[in-house]
Amino acid sequence: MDTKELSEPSFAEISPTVIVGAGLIGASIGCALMSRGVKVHLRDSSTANAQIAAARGAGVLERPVQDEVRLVVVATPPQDVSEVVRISLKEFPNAVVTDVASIKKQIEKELDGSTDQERYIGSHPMAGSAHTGPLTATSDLFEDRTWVVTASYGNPDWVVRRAFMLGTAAGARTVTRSATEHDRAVAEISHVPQIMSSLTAARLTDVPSEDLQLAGQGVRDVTRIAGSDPELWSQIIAANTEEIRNQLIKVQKDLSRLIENLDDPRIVTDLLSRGRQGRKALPARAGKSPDQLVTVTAEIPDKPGAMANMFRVAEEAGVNIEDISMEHDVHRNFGFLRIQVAIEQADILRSALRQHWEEGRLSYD
Ligand SMILES: NC(=O)c1ccc[n+]([C@@H]2O[C@H](COP(=O)([O-])OP(=O)(O)OC[C@H]3O[C@@H](n4cnc5c(N)ncnc54)[C@H](O)[C@@H]3O)[C@@H](O)[C@H]2O)c1
Ligand SMILES: O=C(O)C(=O)C[C@]1(C(=O)O)C=C[C@@H](O)C=C1
Repeated sequence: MDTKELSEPSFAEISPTVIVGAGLIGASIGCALMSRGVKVHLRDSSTANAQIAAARGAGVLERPVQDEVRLVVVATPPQDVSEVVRISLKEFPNAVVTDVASIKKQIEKELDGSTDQERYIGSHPMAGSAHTGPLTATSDLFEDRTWVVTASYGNPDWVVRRAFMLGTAAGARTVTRSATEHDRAVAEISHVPQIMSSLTAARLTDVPSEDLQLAGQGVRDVTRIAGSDPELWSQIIAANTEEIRNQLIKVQKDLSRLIENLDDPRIVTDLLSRGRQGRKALPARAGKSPDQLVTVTAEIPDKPGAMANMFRVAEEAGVNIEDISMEHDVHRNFGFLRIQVAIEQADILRSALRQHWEEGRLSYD
């Protein structure tokens, strides 16, 4: 994809941008910025990932002119972030340097005292998936999602403005939090849910395969994010242990009460009711609530390029994929790709797939 004309003059202030780490998040940010006319230069310690990201329209591989770079986005795993930020502050003297890591306090601490630290500002887009790498990167990953900016070190206004502009150019709703507020909140709404999903899925490793055959959608919904990268998540958890432990102790209390009172329907109902209340308390994703989405399920043969073909059919039909998940058929070399799209786009996707998807069966919600 070529860089388009800058659709909003203000985005010129973050063009060119350098993205270091062209995996799922870095490449998705690249695609979003490029689609809004921001010139993006990609870097990755994996040449293959950088090339795939560039081929998906996330940016170019040429080196930028150092002094011209206005923004650097560090999208590496958390463990590498502070070192890459430090190198970037030095290499690009006129740039704001931000990162997108899922934790903020530890990175602030690691960077404390660094030269030019006032040009560093933390970010965290609250969108992602259980997949890693640039293959499933999309320009609309952050559309209508929340983007947290954690201003620190007395960041001057121009630094804060560029960080906000990045979130806006990615299509997100940008908010500010201190690193402490951020890390507490993500322990509650992201890190503990990930651990609970992994705990549930981990139990399944002991379940006999004839019992697994009976699994319906419930267990699949609860364990979707258990498919996430253990290495990435162990780094996230290691950097937020205090907040996560506080939350897990509360879970432990609920669990102990439940185990001790499993024969008392009042206690069981109380927990289930609180669960329902908590679920209802979640704000719907801005713009789209789950009941405005439709799921199309397609059989995908286990062969190179099959998934890419499916995405191409959707892209050529102009359909925005809101979410995807993959299940494998344990008996055949097939997977089931569940694609969520907005209700108003469902018919367009159905008819495009009917015409162009010959590799497997389709079913609809
Ligand atoms: N996955 C999510 O749902 C999600 C959501 C929001 C934020 N994040 C954060 O985004 C960051 C990236 O996560 P991801 O899911 O895109 O992971 P990813 O594995 O898809 O991408 C990371 C990329 O960084 C590259 N890399 C690693 N070390 C590097 C280095 N030192 N220099 C240059 N490149 C390097 C890897 O080769 C890879 O391409 C993490 O800090 C994570 O906490 C993830
Ligand atoms: O949607 C998903 O798959 C995610 O897990 C995304 C999610 C989250 O919402 O918890 C995961 C980690 C990130 O730091 C931000 C977003």
